[in-house]
This record gives sequence, C-alpha cells and structure tokens, in this order.
Amino acid sequence: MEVGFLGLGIMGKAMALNLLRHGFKVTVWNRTLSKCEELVEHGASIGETPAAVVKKCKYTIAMLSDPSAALSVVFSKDGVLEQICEGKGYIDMSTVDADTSSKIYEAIEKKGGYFLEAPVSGSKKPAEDGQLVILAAGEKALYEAAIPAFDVMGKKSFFLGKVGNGAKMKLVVNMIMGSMMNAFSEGLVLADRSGLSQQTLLDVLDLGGIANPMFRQKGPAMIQNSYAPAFPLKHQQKDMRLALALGDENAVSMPVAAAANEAFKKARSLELGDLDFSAVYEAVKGSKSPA
Ligand SMILES: NC(=O)C1=CN([C@@H]2O[C@H](COP(=O)(O)OP(=O)(O)OC[C@H]3O[C@@H](n4cnc5c(N)ncnc54)[C@H](OP(=O)(O)O)[C@@H]3O)[C@@H](O)[C@H]2O)C=CC1
Ligand SMILES: O=CCCC(=O)O
Repeated sequence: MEVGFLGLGIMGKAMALNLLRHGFKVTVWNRTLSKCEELVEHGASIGETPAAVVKKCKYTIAMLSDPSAALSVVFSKDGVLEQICEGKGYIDMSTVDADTSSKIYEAIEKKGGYFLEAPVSGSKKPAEDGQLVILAAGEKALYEAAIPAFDVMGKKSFFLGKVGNGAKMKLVVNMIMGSMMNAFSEGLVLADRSGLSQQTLLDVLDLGGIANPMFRQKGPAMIQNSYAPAFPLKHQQKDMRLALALGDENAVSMPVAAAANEAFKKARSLELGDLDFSAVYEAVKGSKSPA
C-alpha cells in the first residue's frame, strides 16, 4: 500500500517510520524539508509539496501541529486541495478542533475526495511502538481502507461517526490529562514544601487507586527537573484552549480545566513551550526557568 505522509515532527516521524518498517511505500513531505532525509534513509520517497504527495498517493496522512498548520497544508498554494480528487483519501491525524476538521472535510468533499479525521491518544513512545489509540470519524469507507495503516500505527482504532466527533473526543481526553498534570504538579510541590519525600509520594500514588501510566512515566523525570519533549507543552496548551472553547459552545462550566490552562499559559510565558508538558511543574513551583 502506498501512502503519503505530511508532517514529520515528534509524532509524524515515528508514525511514518512504523509504516515503512511494515512494508508500506511512503512518500513524505515536511515544511522543513531537511527533516525528510532520515525517512529517506529508511526507504521513503520525498514529495516537494503537499500537492505533489497527494498527486502521487491514493491515501495521504497528515500529522501537523495545530489548526492553522492543518488548514495551511490543505488550502495554501501547492496544498492538498490542488490534487485531491475522486478516489483519493485524506486522513488528518493532527489534534485540531471540530470546526477546523469540518472546513477541511467540506473542501475535500467538494473536490470529490474522501476525508477522515483520526487524532490519536498516546505520545512519542507509543507512536514509536505502534501503540497509539486512534479516534477516527468521517468517511467510513476511508476508515476501512485505512485499517491496515492504523493497525501498524496503533493498538486500537475507534470509529466515532461524523466528522468532528474524533476531534471532540481527543480534546476531552487531553483536557482531562492537562488538568491531571496540574493536580500532580501541585501535589509534588506540596509534598516537597511540607517536608515529604517526592519519591515516596510517587511510590504511594503508584500503589493506590489513582495510579496511572502518566504519573508513573513522568513523575521520576519531573522530580529531577527534566522535561525532554515527548508531548510539547505548547501543544497541550493549544488543546486546553480548544477544549475550553468546546466547553463554551456547550455551556459546560470547566473551572478546573480553565485553571490548568492558565498554568500552561504561564509556563509558555516562561518559555517552556517546547519542553514536555510536564514542565508545567516549573510554573506551579513558581520557577523562572527549569533548575
Ligand atoms: N507529541 C505527542 O505526544 C502528541 C501530539 N499529538 C498531536 O499531534 C500533532 C503533532 O504533534 P508533534 O509531532 O508532537 O508536534 P511537533 O511540534 O513535533 O511537529 C509539528 C509538525 O507540524 C509542522 N508544522 C507546524 N506548522 C506548520 C505550518 N504552518 N505548515 C506546515 N507544517 C507545519 C511541523 O513542521 P516543521 O518541522 O517545519 O516545524 C512539524 O512537522 C499535534 O496536533 C499534537 O497536538 C497527539 C498525540 C500525542
Ligand atoms: O496529545 C497528546 C497526548 C499525549 C498522551 O496521550 O500521552
């Protein structure tokens, strides 16, 4: 199966590599074209533009930073829309809001193409290990055609119905995750300032009813003030912002998420946006920058 892949950041690179490893023919494009070279070493071809990739491939996957990147890759000059046509499918796996996804869907449908949104749960390591959770919605026939690729990239795929449902599900999940990360950070600070061992707190948490992979994986690095980016903080703050907008639309009061968003914004103002989202711990501590 030949697929196109647009966007080779932390996630896109790992996902495209998995496809190559499993025998897919992959044509890649990235805004910073030099990032394609590593994929070429693993057998990928390069498309000079998103339009060139779509022209060559029946199915094209995108994994881009945010709504503005997702829209730009489709609607700009040399974008996806120039070559999408009947018989071709476009699968956007970026985390965006339902409105962005719908705009892309409508434009692609007008040209006779198929569209599926398919944001993912799981981070850098699950992407490398093909263990993502895929939250797809849109054209069912395209979902079925994409299952061989989803099976390589993920451990479980959900088909959630009409376009927008995948985006919304992803934002709800990340809203919960961002709020949990803030509560966890406050707990680490409180333990430390009240004279307790943070490592003992991690041990206690891991044995109880709120044990979870995020505390287990991020906690030891956080207490060492180490935040190598798996999920960049700027993207988590984007997701909190989009989830709060979804709350606005549906008149859902979310004071916990709103407070968490403020902490992520504060962390961005401290120039921690490119670090892992666990660096919000620095903002909660009140640091000027990571120690
Ligand atoms: N990291 C994670 O753990 C997870 C991330 N996600 C979501 O997946 C998406 C990608 O995340 P991640 O890989 O971490 O992000 P990165 O920041 O590592 O990569 C972002 C990608 O988007 C591209 N890009 C940014 N702006 C534009 C633009 N205007 N036009 C074209 N391309 C653009 C970048 O290109 P360039 O290289 O040129 O900058 C890069 O390829 C995001 O929506 C994120 O929220 C979902 C689940 C987990
Ligand atoms: O969107 C990013 C999700 C990161 C994760 O699920 O660990």
